[in-house]
Amino acid sequence: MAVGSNSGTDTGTGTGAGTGTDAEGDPGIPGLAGVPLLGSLFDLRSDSLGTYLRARRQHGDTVRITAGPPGMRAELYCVFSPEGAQQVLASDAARFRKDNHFYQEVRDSFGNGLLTSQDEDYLRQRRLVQPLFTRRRVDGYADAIAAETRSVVDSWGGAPDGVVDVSDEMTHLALRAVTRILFGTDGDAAADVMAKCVPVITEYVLRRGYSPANIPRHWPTPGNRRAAAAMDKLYGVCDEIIAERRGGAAPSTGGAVDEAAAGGTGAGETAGEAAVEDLLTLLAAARSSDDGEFDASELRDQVLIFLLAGHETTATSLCFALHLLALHPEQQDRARAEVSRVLGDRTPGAADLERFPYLTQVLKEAMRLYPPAPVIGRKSVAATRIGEYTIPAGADVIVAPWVTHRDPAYWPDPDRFDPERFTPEAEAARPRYAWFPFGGGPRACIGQHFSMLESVIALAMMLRAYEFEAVDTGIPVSAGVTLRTTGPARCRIRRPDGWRA
Ligand code: HEM
Repeated sequence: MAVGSNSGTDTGTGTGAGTGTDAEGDPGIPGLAGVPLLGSLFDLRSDSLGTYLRARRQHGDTVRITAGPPGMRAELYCVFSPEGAQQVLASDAARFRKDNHFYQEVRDSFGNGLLTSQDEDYLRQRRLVQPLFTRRRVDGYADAIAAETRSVVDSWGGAPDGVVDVSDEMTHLALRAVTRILFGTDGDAAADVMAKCVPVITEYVLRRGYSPANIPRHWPTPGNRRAAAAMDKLYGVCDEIIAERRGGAAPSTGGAVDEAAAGGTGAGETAGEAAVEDLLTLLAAARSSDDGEFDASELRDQVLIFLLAGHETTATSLCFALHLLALHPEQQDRARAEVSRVLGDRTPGAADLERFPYLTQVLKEAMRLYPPAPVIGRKSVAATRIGEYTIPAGADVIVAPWVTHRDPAYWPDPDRFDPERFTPEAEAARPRYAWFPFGGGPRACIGQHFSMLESVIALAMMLRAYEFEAVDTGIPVSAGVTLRTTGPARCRIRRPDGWRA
């Protein structure tokens, strides 16, 4: 995640056009033409994703974009090839750190949790958290996900004119699912506060992340005060739940799992059928002799990061999967036929994930066209050769699923929705990083399996209950902290022929 950057200090007076001239950098790196003095500042502000696509089209796989007035100028090095993305995220990951301005803003608002931390802090956190995300452990959340999906689908019976905005609905569903997983049944009360506060804070992070200069957070401006109030509320509700949890019994997620079969390593394991513990209970109980345990404020940081990373991302992926199917009735019928064949009338569970190859292809294709993390930012700590160019030390660097996922060399007719691109044979024929919505390397998404489980279960249940026809044929998007829709994504829904409750 973490888009954009604004921490450059170039003092040049050029337009940013032509070739780069950074003394430490490679003079050959092509630069995107911008306007005199401000470079591409306005283009990035008004349409950063379009600007990156144009940069790739005009200049190829490595492009330098400048933005901002002299003295406050940011320089952004864009790396678009799959091989380059692999180097930045995986093989040379130690040279590309989360020290960029954007990640600092996320850290200042959402804390030093698994997404934002680095070095020893990060390694300790990952060792403590990783066992909570084993496949079997995550599979235990399937029942809770199905219950949340059912309540959303049931509410559609009263949709005015039979129209639902799947963008709003999926945001609601994903928030409910992640709060249920994090807090168990306590999440119900917290979800409203989250729904109100998280967007205010992400908006604030975004505005500061893109701005060439920011006033200090503690100055009492209206923007600072609004964000501080939202943070207070959000932190407050998390702290309350954490304090209650540490002082007493924990509610379950409402799901059930055979813990012995699940082979979990966390606290509170019992043999046989047992309620599934929520993530907060497991985080609070996570400990090892070397790493100790999380204290209350560290627990809050983890919880906030999971809320941020696990909410809008899955919502976006589900929203676009539904929207694209609503635009493509043939693929929708095929997906629904798979659901009927696999499920009949029963509720989907974790074991069904492998039984939905076509639904999985649909989700992957939706994430190709609309990657929830469209751009991933880093700061380089050493000059690094990528392809034919050298990225200088101290540079703001981005890799961009949004652009690489549309590279015609790997994706013929890239704007066409075609789940066939993700058959096992087609996937095997492409470089690993031609598609990387979950990032990669040591900082790859820890929630990938959880997200796929949630998406497949939810999509299966929604497709079985309703047919979707797109009312809005195009949905405008912009790069927020994650990809977000900037208009409605309405679908007309109706019960499929032969539907049974
Ligand atoms: C479609 C859904 C999702 C997408 C596309 C997605 C994407 C990503 C990406 C691209 C990264 C890497 C960021 C970077 O390298 O700077 C990441 C990291 C992370 N994601 Fe996700 N994510 C999704 C769902 C989730 C969910 C559901 C959770 C939690 C339940 C989650 C938790 C995290 C965490 C904690 C990290 C940091 C991991 C680390 O650095 O060790 N994500 N995600």
